[in-house]
Amino acid sequence: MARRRLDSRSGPAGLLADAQTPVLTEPLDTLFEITGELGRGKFAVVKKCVEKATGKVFAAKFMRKRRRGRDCRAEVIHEMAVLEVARNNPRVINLHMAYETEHDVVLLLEYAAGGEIFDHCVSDELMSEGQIIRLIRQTLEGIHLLHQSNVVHLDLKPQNILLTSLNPLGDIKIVDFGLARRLGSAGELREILGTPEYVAPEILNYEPITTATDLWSVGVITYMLVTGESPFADEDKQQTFLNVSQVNVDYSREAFSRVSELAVHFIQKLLVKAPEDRPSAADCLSHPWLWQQGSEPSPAVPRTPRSGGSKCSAPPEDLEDKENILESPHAKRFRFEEDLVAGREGSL
Ligand SMILES: Nc1ncnc2c1ncn2[C@@H]1O[C@H](COP(=O)(O)OP(=O)(O)OP(=O)(O)O)[C@@H](O)[C@H]1O
Repeated sequence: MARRRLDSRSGPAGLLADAQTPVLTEPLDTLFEITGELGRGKFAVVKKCVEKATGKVFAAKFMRKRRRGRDCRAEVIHEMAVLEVARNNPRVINLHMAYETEHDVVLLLEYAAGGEIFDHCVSDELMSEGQIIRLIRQTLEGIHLLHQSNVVHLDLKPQNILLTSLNPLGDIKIVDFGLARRLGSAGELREILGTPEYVAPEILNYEPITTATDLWSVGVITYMLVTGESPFADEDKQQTFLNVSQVNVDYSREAFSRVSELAVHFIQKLLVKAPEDRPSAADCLSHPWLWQQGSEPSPAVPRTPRSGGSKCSAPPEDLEDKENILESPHAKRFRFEEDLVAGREGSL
């Protein structure tokens, strides 16, 4: 079996240059049968495939090695390397192996059978608040672990949060690490651009990118799941960018009629122009909206058990989960309770 390791020595700031996953060069179709297309992006097609020997289903991401006439192997290697960094993160899709063909590198990924949470943002029947809470909590857990490894995703949107199953509604898996970057390795990051309606104000303003950029995206995703609307999308790109830079958001009662006041408060904390004023992922996990009675419990993410009190009114088993995830030395507790009192005195 032919194996090689992909590495590249150069690349823009924040790109990882060395992936450990062996890359097989024999034809993919000797071992796998391609059974259909799952999705496509600008430079990749994702296909469903079945391992002939085991019947196991995978998602094969075919990534072009040349894009716009340029050799882009460094970007492909980077995406593999980020998935390797996140290997123990249960909220990130798992990379099993890789193949190289004449034109593509093919990533054999864990298959997320439940599709994109985007489908639930545009459906006539939106998810219940309890279901949304569970999925946002899992998304934050995943982001928190990524941020602890100094990785920022930078392209979080409902199309990149998948579900392990649809019926019953499974757990989330974060995909598409093409724009992800490692912070602090090579100076400041500034100039990465994502999709207009999901882009954060600091990206539009060429200001430094930090972990807070991903938290903006969590605000957008939550808004979309709750209301079925994209908060900044408008008739054209210019108007969309203007809405983002002015943080022009509709918080009307009609838009939020089906959810609690706490949901609005949670989103308002995240859709804040100054990145330094946004709570971190760990802070967000303390927000009372995510622990209110009636929300669905998440299956536990493996963490070391720890006892201790908490400011939040969560069920005991969930409390333990949350306490452990807050162990990060960088976790700056956001005082949501005080803030909520102030919020209730004003109008949401
Ligand atoms: N592991 C997976 N299981 C099931 N479906 C998947 C999986 N990975 C990706 N998909 C589907 O394929 C789509 C495209 O995948 P992905 O976002 O990784 O490609 P991309 O080319 O990097 O996209 P973009 O150009 O938008 O950045 C996803 O939105 C999803 O619908």
